[in-house]
Amino acid sequence: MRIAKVVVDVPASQTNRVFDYNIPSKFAGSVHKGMRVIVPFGPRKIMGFVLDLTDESDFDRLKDISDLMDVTPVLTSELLDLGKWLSEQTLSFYISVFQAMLPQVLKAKYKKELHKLTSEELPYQLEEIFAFRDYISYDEFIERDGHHGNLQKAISDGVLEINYLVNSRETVKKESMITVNRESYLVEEELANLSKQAVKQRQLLSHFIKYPEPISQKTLLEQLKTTRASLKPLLEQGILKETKQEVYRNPYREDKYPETKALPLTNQQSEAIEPILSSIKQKVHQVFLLHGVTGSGKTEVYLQSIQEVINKGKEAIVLVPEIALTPQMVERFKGRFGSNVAVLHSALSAGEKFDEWRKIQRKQVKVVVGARSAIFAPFENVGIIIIDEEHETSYKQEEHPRYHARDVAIYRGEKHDCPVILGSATPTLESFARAQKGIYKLLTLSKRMNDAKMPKVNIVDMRDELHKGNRSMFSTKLKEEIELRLKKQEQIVLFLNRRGYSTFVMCRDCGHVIECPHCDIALTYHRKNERLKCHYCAHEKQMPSHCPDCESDTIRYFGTGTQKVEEALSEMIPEARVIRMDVDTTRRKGSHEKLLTQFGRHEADILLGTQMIAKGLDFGKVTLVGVLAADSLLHLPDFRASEKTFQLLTQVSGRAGRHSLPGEVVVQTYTPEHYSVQLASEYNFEQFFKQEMNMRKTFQYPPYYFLTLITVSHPNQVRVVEVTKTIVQLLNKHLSEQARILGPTPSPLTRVKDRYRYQCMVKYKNEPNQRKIIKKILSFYDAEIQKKDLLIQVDLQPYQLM
Ligand SMILES: Nc1ncnc2c1ncn2[C@@H]1O[C@H](COP(=O)(O)OP(=O)(O)OP(=O)(O)O)[C@@H](O)[C@H]1O
Ligand SMILES: [Zn+2]
Ligand SMILES: [Zn+2]
Repeated sequence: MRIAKVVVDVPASQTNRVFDYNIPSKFAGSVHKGMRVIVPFGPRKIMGFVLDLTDESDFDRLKDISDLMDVTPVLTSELLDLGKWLSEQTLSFYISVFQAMLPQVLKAKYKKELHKLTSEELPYQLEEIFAFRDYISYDEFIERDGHHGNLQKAISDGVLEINYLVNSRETVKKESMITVNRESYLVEEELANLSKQAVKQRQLLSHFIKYPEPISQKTLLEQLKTTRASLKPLLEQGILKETKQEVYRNPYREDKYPETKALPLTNQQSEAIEPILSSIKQKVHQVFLLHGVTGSGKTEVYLQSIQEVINKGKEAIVLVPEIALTPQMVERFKGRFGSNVAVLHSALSAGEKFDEWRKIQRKQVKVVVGARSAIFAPFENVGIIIIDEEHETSYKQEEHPRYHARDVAIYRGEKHDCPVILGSATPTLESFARAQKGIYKLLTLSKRMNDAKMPKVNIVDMRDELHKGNRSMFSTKLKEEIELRLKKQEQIVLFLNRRGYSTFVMCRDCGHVIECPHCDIALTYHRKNERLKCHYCAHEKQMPSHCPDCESDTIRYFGTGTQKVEEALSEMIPEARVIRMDVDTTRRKGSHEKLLTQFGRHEADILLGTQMIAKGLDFGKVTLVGVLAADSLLHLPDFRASEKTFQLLTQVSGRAGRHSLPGEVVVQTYTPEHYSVQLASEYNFEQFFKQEMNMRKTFQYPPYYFLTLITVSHPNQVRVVEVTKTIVQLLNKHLSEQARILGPTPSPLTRVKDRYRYQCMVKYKNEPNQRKIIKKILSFYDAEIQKKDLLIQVDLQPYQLM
């Protein structure tokens, strides 16, 4: 094959296709599908993916491929096909999709350099920056305030040119290895010749006489409690030799996880696993919805299904929501499958992620456990795909390409003729509706392990508390229950939705709320350094002492953040030992793990936290769960608000009474009559499903209707409204009569980072032409979009309606 079909790294409508490049003879036979190459494109050199090889081209005079970035393909041909499909599905550019499938470090970095083309001096202003060098980086030119006009003139005069370089950022970690470089009798001679004072060197040589095999320098120095200085003379004399060896950064060391064996399954578990195993054996694709209450042993069903897949010589992909990818979760997979497991977690460093990914690519592991993007694991013989907590919204990517991992899982499951398991105690309405229709096969685990009871849920009406004169954030009931658990030496989980939920600053005199000057949203108060921060654009400022509006000094922060709860807690029950887990206390790598280990060892009585403690935790001594403000999700401008509240309450309650001790839950709320609060407290998923489905039908939302959300943003408000109006008109004209087009309306977040945001929404049942129409609209605005002023976001499966 002489010609490569390449998708180039220019995300734009006109370049969203393959370009043909000639394979120069020096690369003949080395270019393969799925490899990254460097190609000339206009005046620059850029990265591209080889999609195909051919001998024919409709164009003559093709340019040559400049360089290869890979030795082996980074994308399998299945992933290339998946990418093409996904870019159609999500209306994303090919290049964005392929890049989303790869670890961050494989994204190319571009560098510009200015090269002198003359031996003469450059014009004064330029030579001042060049300082007689032949080339400088473009960044330096900008840093030194270089003038663009001068640059352009020099380029058109032919004395300068811009060169574009493509850099790879991937780094392979190398470790120093020390080896003996002499026959052993010679080493013994050297040892005999060494002076008595050279203690460390004597130890080093004795080590290698006893253990002649290569050893990592780090381990060697640690073992002998010495430093590089004592090693150096031996290296210089050539008695020892230093080599570099590629190693993986290994964030999850196998030896840390005790090995586990398959547990004898309960009757319910056996019934649930049977159809999965037969799908594996018969190699037929089927989607299973595993609806199992919290603590019913879903994970054991996953583990034993995976074992079957491994026995068949195949591979498994397991998706877990980011925040549930806790050390406990990793331990369960590593404990069962040891070094056969790769873990892909966003808390890993870019290098660690790259190494875990390479273990998958090199087929050195059989199982990957990871967050959303692990669905693109480059396995070629997939035998099962599992999505745990399938209701989690983090499976939907909220930037280009806007894909849902569930759709990708099902696509890959079909290609590999293997089962896909969606597991949850609170499945999404979409999935449960499909299971009822028989599109997915429903498997049910209705009982907890050892027949443990679901914890009793007490709903406390916080309005009553206020009337009784209790102004604190703890109801009398919750306070009593906490004290009781402390007395019995049991543990407590306290849950507060969202970090700094509504910790906004308000003037009590005039009601003025301090907002971000660039976004229409209240700033959040951070106590630690007395600062106000915007969570959308990172704008921050000092907490004012007086109201900027009325000068009153009664300006205060409102609402409850985890920090505030922690303070109130230590005032109320000073002897309680509290661990706080939120974004602030878990930012450092490994801190998440450390806090949970401490809690597991009962070094604290209370675990206080946000969303991140709602899932996956399995601690036997936890007998009380307190939900401080159940309403916080209920009032979001989102048609899924009730569903999310139901899910969250069920998940949090599920953390109590999981082993032998019985559990109890206290839910504090201002709307105790709301059906999602009521039904969650009864663990009545079926009734909730019925009721919520009725609502969705009445108000025409998924799963009865499909939604498309188009968000337009621009620094100029007039332009935003204009464009959104035009889009609505075009949609009205080209979509069918049945489609309902709502808008233009301002987005719930109307201004972010000084850009105005408007939206329109399409509700529809069947619009086969919709994608084509939207594509046309997008390419109509392409020029304006390329200038970066106008932004049009299309979400064909919106989860975030803000
Ligand atoms: N067959 C079994 N025999 C004995 N113990 C089991 C068995 N299956 C699971 N368990 C134990 O029961 C507990 C709960 O199981 P697991 O955590 O898998 O439930 P889950 O359904 O995944 O829960 P959640 O959805 O709340 O995370 C765990 O401690 C697990 O080790
Ligand atoms: Zn802001
Ligand atoms: Zn005021």
